[in-house]
Amino acid sequence: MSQFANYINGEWLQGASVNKNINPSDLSDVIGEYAQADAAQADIAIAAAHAAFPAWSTGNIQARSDALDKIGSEILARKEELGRLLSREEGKTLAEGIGEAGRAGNIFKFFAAEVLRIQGQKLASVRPGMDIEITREPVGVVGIIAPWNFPMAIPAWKIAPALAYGNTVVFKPAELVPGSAWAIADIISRSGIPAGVFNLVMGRGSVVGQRFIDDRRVTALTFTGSVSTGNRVAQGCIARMAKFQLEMGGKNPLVVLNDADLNVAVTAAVQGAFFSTGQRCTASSRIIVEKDIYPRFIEAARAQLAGLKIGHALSADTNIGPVVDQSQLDQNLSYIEIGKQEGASLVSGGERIKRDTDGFYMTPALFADCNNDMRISREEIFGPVASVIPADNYEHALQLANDTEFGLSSGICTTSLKHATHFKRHAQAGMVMVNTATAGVDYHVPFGGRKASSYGPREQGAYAAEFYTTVKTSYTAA
Ligand SMILES: NC(=O)C1=CN([C@@H]2O[C@H](COP(=O)(O)OP(=O)(O)OC[C@H]3O[C@@H](n4cnc5c(N)ncnc54)[C@H](OP(=O)(O)O)[C@@H]3O)[C@@H](O)[C@H]2O)C=CC1
Ligand SMILES: O=C(O)CCC(=O)C(=O)O
Repeated sequence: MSQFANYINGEWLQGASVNKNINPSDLSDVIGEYAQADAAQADIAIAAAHAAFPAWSTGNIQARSDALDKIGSEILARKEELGRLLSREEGKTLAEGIGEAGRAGNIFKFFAAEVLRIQGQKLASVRPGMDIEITREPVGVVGIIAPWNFPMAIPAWKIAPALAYGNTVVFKPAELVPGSAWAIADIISRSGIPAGVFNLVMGRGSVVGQRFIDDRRVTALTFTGSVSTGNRVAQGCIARMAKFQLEMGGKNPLVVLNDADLNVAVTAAVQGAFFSTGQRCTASSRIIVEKDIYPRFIEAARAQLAGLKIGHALSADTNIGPVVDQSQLDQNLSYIEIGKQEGASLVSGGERIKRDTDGFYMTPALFADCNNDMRISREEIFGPVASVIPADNYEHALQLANDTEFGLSSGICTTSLKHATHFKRHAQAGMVMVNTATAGVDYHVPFGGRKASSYGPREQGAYAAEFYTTVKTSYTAA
């Protein structure tokens, strides 16, 4: 059995215990045993990041840029192998896993270039003989708490900007996906980044994550995951006035108008709702369909779903892999029962199925005749389950789309420029999609939402500077 250690202060350290990493497509396949830090080891990592900060934050930006570029190049060169590991431990298909590994590589390369573009401003003063400079400085030690559903892209879009802007990092991946995190740490350990600047601290959220929340040396905390853990992070950070950023749930609407291209709409809905096994905060879990196209939409969606192959994530012909673990599967299946009890019509799927290997397989579930008040239309399920909600007209569809506590991504399928333009302006979401799925984003532009989906500055792209730097205004009297 391969054993994988934590990377702390430039050394590989065994943990207090180990965590078995199991393949959700085949429960007999143990990927490896990964170190689990206790609170004392988390403290050592925080101390190392704290000690490394002064030199790293004031160090040569060419060296910083070169290191990030080297990390990105290695990830890209090895994206097939890394994508395979990702799919093996998380369960998304091999094509999705390789795509995500490539995205992670590109993110490091993007921020390698951003290092050289850190900007300030020089302004005239209202007082004679005074100079004003506005500069950005790194925040300090950044604590990263990442989820399991994007095991490489999300850590990359937090680690790369943190390092690029001169911060040091303590990184806690989700327990379900330590393999991808370890592979990234291994690559970072060979990049020339000094000891202590980046630390991998695998371990339990309630132990390691909680240390990051509570320790005053962790000056900023970036989190992606559930709303309940996000609340805990927020309260802990507020209590000691630490900077924080949260990316949490979604209940993303995809509006389909009567004038939509049916094929475009059904493909956007099926891919957005069910690809990556629906385990995306951007998934199209509410499909709001105008009434004239409604019957044709349901039939075409049912036909497209019937053609999808559910199976082992690493099989070449699989369209949808397994659910990530038993508790997520139980949660999904319990929502199938809730939907039936609420009076929704199960058009397709929603069943636990068996395959050649023992994994967490279920068929993607499409509920029709839903309304927006049902629990299946309001609560984030985080699995391959979607509600179709009929709408009277565009205005009604927009009102339904915005009637949610979340506001991450929102989409519309239409051939009307007027409605597309109106929707882009009035959708209450951080990201709006026209004639494409609500999920699937570029790596160089802002990512994030409104309402209960997100808190704090946007992630990704040049906008990441808002979280990973702090602004200083300097006055110099002549
Ligand atoms: N919007 C999104 O991108 C995501 C949303 N979710 C939602 O969350 C639900 C549950 O998924 P889950 O993975 O358990 O999400 P969590 O919010 O529990 O986990 C996200 C991260 O937070 C860590 N964590 C857990 N408890 C604490 C704590 N007390 N203090 C600090 N960190 C903590 C986890 O560590 P550990 O893994 O060790 O528990 C993990 O690294 C899903 O069903 C889904 O609805 C989940 C993942 C992503
Ligand atoms: O849709 C995407 O490409 C990103 C989604 C995501 O980051 C998430 O589900 O957490």
